[in-house]
Amino acid sequence: MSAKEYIDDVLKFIRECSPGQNEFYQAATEVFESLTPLLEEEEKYRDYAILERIVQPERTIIFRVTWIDDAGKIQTNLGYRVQFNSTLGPYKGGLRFHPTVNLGIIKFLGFEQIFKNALTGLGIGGGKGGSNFDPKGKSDAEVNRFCQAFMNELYRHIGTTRDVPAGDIGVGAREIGYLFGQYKLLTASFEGAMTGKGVGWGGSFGRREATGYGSVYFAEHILNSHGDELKGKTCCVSGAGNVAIYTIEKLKSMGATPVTCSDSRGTIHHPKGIDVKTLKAIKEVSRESLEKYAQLHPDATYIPIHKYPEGGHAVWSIPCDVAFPSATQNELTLVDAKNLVKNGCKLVNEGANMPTTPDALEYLRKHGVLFGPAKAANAGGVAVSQLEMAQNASMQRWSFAEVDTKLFGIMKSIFETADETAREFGHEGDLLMGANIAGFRRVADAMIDEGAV
Ligand SMILES: NC(=O)C1=CN([C@@H]2O[C@H](COP(=O)(O)OP(=O)(O)OC[C@H]3O[C@@H](n4cnc5c(N)ncnc54)[C@H](OP(=O)(O)O)[C@@H]3O)[C@@H](O)[C@H]2O)C=CC1
Ligand SMILES: O=C(O)CCC(=O)C(=O)O
Repeated sequence: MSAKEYIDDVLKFIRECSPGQNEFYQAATEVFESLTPLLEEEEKYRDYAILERIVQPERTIIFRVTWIDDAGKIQTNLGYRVQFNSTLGPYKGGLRFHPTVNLGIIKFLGFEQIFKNALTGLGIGGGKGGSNFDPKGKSDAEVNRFCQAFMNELYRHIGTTRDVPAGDIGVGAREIGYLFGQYKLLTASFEGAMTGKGVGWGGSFGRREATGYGSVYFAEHILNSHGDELKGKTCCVSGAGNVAIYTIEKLKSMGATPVTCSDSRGTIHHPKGIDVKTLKAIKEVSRESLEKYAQLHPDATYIPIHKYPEGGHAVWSIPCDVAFPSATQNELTLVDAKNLVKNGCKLVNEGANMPTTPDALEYLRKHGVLFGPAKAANAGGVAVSQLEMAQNASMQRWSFAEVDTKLFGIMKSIFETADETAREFGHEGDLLMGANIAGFRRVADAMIDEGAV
């Protein structure tokens, strides 16, 4: 059986046994197809049934979360934790609270996390969790009660050497605080079983900034390898949450001009550069719509979602040198890729998980646009989460500068690993293939060492 036949067989099996899990299938297809050159060279991964095993989570926990809203009404949501792969260390990955969360979404995120975590070179396995709970529009008290109810089940499945959740969409500093508080109460112990904690109570300096800063460092490494740099570049960033805000902040400090941000209702275009202070005040503090930004900055334009180009996103119709999709999956479509190419975009660097659709990716590739794949470009967040675990375990506290220097080094090493691996397999410059093969190879070789489990 050829490598391609082996891959097709396993993909067919995934389609059959995970119906309706489109995002999971998309993620698995992208990873497996790029493994073709490795599987052609190495029979052992077939002999040890690595693909068949790696697509199945080691454990999937689905639970009911019942809580009471401010009106005294009982509400029910679904909670998930997919403990995908613990070959390299305790399961590690965020929790997403968003109404679109379902098993397929959590499985796609958990699957990506396995290879992302492997690429960091650190000892962390892959997992992901979340709920279809929507924190938007809820009072702090409601979010608190929901988080407590969620943790009432989750606490028995996590722990410092077992599974260490963190944040993702809809789970920021507030939610981590409420979740950790309940974990502490239920276990009667103060331990680093979650990351992204506040810096005053066990969190690491730099974790809040890590995904955005890391994404910018990764983009800089790509450009440097082509004799270029971010300084002086016009950048478009989508999203207005944790990843987007700290991408914008770091871009500005490196001399680039980030001219956009977006939320689920609209896009801001500010040609002189997004004002980070205003953005943080609107999104991190008062949790309002970006429309407010344009009220405070009359030289910025607000484009509401109903005015977006057909089948596309307003952010990607604005001319830029570098694009940083940093909101959610499949947010950059073929229409957007065409707009980016038309406007001379040189690099798309993925801050979000799987933000580029397969046809958009194909189009960018055909037109010579450089590409920073998510599992490499946004690995800075989970990497600093592991640094938080290390500090907790050793009861140490590192300075912001120390963590940031480590983050910069980790992003450089991820870039070099992906770049060298792509070259090793004759696909120079294909960082997607390089990242997928390098991440997979580390996990797969360890799976062989650990036997048939
Ligand atoms: N946080 C982290 O450390 C890491 C996050 N990621 C990935 O980065 C991405 C962003 O996460 P994060 O910044 O943490 O999440 P946040 O919840 O902090 O922010 C998400 C932002 O994206 C916007 N958004 C979400 N869904 C959509 C949509 N369908 N259309 C348009 N805008 C949307 C939200 O808008 P609104 O404000 O209206 O809700 C919000 O501004 C996700 O893909 C996540 O998986 C990857 C690695 C680590
Ligand atoms: O910091 C973490 O553990 C999780 C980060 C995350 O969810 C991600 O990398 O997508």
